Amino acid sequence: MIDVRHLTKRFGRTVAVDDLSFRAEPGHVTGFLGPNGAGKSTTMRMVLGLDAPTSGEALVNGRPYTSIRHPLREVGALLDAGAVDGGRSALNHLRWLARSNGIDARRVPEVLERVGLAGAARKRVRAFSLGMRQRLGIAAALLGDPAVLLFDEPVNGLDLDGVRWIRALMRSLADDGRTVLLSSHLMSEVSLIADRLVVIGQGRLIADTTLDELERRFDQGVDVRSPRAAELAEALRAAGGEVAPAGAGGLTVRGLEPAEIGDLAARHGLPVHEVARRGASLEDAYLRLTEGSVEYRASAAGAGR
Ligand SMILES: Nc1ncnc2c1ncn2[C@@H]1O[C@H](COP(=O)(O)OP(=O)(O)OP(=O)(O)O)[C@@H](O)[C@H]1O
Repeated sequence: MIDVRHLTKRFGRTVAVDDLSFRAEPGHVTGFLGPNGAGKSTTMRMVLGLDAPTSGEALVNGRPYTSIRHPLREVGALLDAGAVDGGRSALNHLRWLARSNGIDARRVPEVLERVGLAGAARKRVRAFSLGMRQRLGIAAALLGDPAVLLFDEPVNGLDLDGVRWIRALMRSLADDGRTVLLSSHLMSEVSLIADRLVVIGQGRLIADTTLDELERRFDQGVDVRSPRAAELAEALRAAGGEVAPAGAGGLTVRGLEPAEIGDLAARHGLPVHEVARRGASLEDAYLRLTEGSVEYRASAAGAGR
């Protein structure tokens, strides 16, 4: 469990994280979403004791990271995959990490196997591709078999195979009952893996929700077309739908699912030519949520105007 309580971080006049509270619970992948500069990395760094909060606290399993005796056994993190001494082999890097955290050295070959680096264990990290470095970073995160894992933009720079592999890994870690916090600035990425969402903008909490709930909140309704639209509208209203006319033969329906609408029309013997959910994607919902909290937004006022 990660418990962030009224967390605030100032860098001079910049408020990177602003009175932020949320929880990431075991058994879930919690997506931590926000535009560039929203404060995701700073929050994760505070959870990991790498930055000190200006005020508030970030707890891992009820304690601040800095008071955990063998942190790697409780929390694993992938922050910056580049931060490894390139002169070392993957094997030596992990052995050193294991030793300094009181972890059995037998875990090292196990995690190398799990991340697909067993064959490159003796290679110097300097010779690793970005994808291999990323895998090594994940091996380090898994080394202590921790119950809590943080991944900061883990798919950056990976090829499709690597991206799929990381997604499946995060899912399986959560399915094992672990707490997984995944940061990203892309809803498209997070929506594939996460079940819960924490959205921030300019350091502040914008939404703490589930994917389903977000979809419902930004529900744009269902487009329905029928040559007997007036009768259908009446039947839909009687079934609890909110119905608005939309051009000749068209209706926009809220509060009923497409399948319910189709079934209802069939029961009344009314022909239906179209039933389609309107395209409010999660991406649209995310854009609307974070409107006004982005540091830089491409401006329509281009050069020469
Ligand atoms: N060490 C620092 N010194 C000064 N300002 C900082 C520092 N670290 C972060 N910031 C500022 O704090 C704000 C939040 O940055 P942070 O890196 O946490 O955002 P982010 O959501 O992780 O964004 P990105 O996805 O671009 O990394 C930004 O305005 C950033 O410029």
